[in-house]
Amino acid sequence: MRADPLSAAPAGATTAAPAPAPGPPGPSALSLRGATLRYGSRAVWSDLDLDVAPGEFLAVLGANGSGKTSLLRVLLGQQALATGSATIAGRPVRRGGRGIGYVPQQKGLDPTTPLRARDFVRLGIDGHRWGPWLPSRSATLRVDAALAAVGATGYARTPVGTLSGGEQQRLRIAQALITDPAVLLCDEPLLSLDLHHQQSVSALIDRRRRESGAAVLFVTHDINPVLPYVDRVLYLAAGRFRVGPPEEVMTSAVLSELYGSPVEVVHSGGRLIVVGGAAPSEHPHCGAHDEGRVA
Ligand SMILES: Nc1ncnc2c1ncn2[C@@H]1O[C@H](COP(=O)(O)OP(=O)(O)OP(=O)(O)O)[C@@H](O)[C@H]1O
Repeated sequence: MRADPLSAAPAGATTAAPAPAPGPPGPSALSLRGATLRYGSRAVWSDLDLDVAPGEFLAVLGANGSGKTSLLRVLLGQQALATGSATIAGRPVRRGGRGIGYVPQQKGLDPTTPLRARDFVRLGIDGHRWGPWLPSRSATLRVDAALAAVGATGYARTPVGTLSGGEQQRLRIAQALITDPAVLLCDEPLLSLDLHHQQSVSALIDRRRRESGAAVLFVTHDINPVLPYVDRVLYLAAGRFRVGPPEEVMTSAVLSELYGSPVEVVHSGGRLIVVGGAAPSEHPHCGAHDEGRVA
């Protein structure tokens, strides 16, 4: 983000990860160095330095249009940086790189999609290969386990396009997790899920990152369902950013400074509610403040 006092503070927060979930200290699972993203002449964010450790859970928060999805696209090798570098496990990102699980922002699947739920999940194993799948007992078992983990066994043979948004979303999560990725990129993965499945999917992602050491980048407008699991927050606003533990970043003072306008972070019943804060310039399509947003 812009080189300003906010983007530099708290000291060391953008370069040194705090104690992550269990896992040996070592090289970062992913890194950004001096990263600037532009669309045309507009810098969405600039000079971002970020290291995410294996097993760390990083929540990515910010108003609409602040560049959260674009950050994931950079890490997927789908969007070039204007300056700086992005690496996964020490190697420059590239499109189609292995070792990354991705839960995209939800779009309904076409009702005529000719895939059963279990076929859709299996695409996570060999969807990148051309030609028919070879019969594989181990792949079948992995698909069964992935379906069970997200509570989707009951509709394993149902055509995906006929499933509800929440049922499809659970399949996307199963597909992303099936290869035990080293980095898991999730773009608002809890959208459309009921409370029970928000909790079970969040707990599943937390368990997997602890067991396998996967680094998790979790884009969300609502930090509350994952608050118990989050190690650090990357908060994007008005082209600037702040990185640190939730208790350091999610405060009225920090977010007011970041947005450049009054923001109140209310603690209510163990939840965080952010009131105000989205500058009109961040909402090119609606120009409204984001009152009552949970973050
Ligand atoms: N390919 C593109 N070309 C030009 N502008 C783009 C492109 N993709 C995204 N943008 C713009 O960049 C900004 C950041 O978009 P992005 O989707 O990353 O935001 P976001 O934080 O994920 O938003 P939301 O919370 O609404 O999902 C937006 O203003 C968007 O219109």
